[in-house]
Amino acid sequence: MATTAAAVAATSVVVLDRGNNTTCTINLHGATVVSWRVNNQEQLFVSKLASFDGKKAIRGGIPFVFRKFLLLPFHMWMRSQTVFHLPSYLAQFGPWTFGPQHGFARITRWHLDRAPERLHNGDVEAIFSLMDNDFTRSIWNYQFRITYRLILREKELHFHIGVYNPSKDLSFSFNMLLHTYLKVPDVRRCQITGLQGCHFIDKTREGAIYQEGREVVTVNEWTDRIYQHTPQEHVITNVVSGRKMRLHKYNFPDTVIWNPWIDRSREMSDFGDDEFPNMLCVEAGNVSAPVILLPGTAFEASQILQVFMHII
Ligand SMILES: O=P(O)(O)OC[C@H]1O[C@@H](O)[C@H](O)[C@@H](O)[C@@H]1O
Repeated sequence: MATTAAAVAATSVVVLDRGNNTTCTINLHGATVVSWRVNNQEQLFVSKLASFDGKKAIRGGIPFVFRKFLLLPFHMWMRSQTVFHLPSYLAQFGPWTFGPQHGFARITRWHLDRAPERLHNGDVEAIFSLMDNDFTRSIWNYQFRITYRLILREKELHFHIGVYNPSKDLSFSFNMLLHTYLKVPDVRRCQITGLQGCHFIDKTREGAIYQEGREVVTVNEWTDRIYQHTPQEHVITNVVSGRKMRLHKYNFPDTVIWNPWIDRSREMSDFGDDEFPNMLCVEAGNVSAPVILLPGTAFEASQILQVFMHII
């Protein structure tokens, strides 16, 4: 790979190129994956109105959501608990500053630790990191280090995340989410497997909790659900070119399904009014409960996206 860390410092974009028109582009702003092409076919949705000003979060691709502890308003969080008790992390960590929606990681410039490098099997790897700095500490006053390793394979994209707490005495808690925007020809024709029997918090119904009865979930209206304790795998049908996408996850117990539909689309300045049929967010994460990291310990999670090359 020709890209060097010095060359990247001058730009904001890192490209992993596996050949055969299979590429992955990461914008250092938020380490946002802004494109994943398999045999020249784009798999991710990015809004035509997305902002690339280096300030706002990029609307689309795969933003990295970290530290949005209160994704759930408190009343929703309470309902999501089977037994109510004051969470120990509230008592232990005291007050915090409410930060930007969905946390600071997606609006901070990440560092490129390892420029794209071809592995012996032809796959291409790059490693990014984010450490606490003046900006992050102004929102959340903890030391941390996040490592984000991406591997581009022939028909797969692998994400490996490590979060480390270097402090000698302070624990911290966080939420994390890979906010994946899949590009789809018509969201109404997509089916999502792996959710049957799971409880979900319905953010379109003030956080009411329901249990999913359907074997496959379809999206035909404004949808904003946090499915809890989901299995490691989901298959999404009718993505680009009528193919299937497999999402495999490890240490991400929740799956968020989101589509803003018509009215909510109009409320977003960086999302076209007519774009909602062409995207579906299937987001693996730790959302309904925070991860608590003790001093000197690390947390790991991963995700694999895989395109099935046969049409259903
Ligand atoms: O506008 P944002 O911050 O990118 O969030 C988009 C959506 O992201 C989803 O993950 C949330 O469940 C939704 O509630 C939210 O509206």
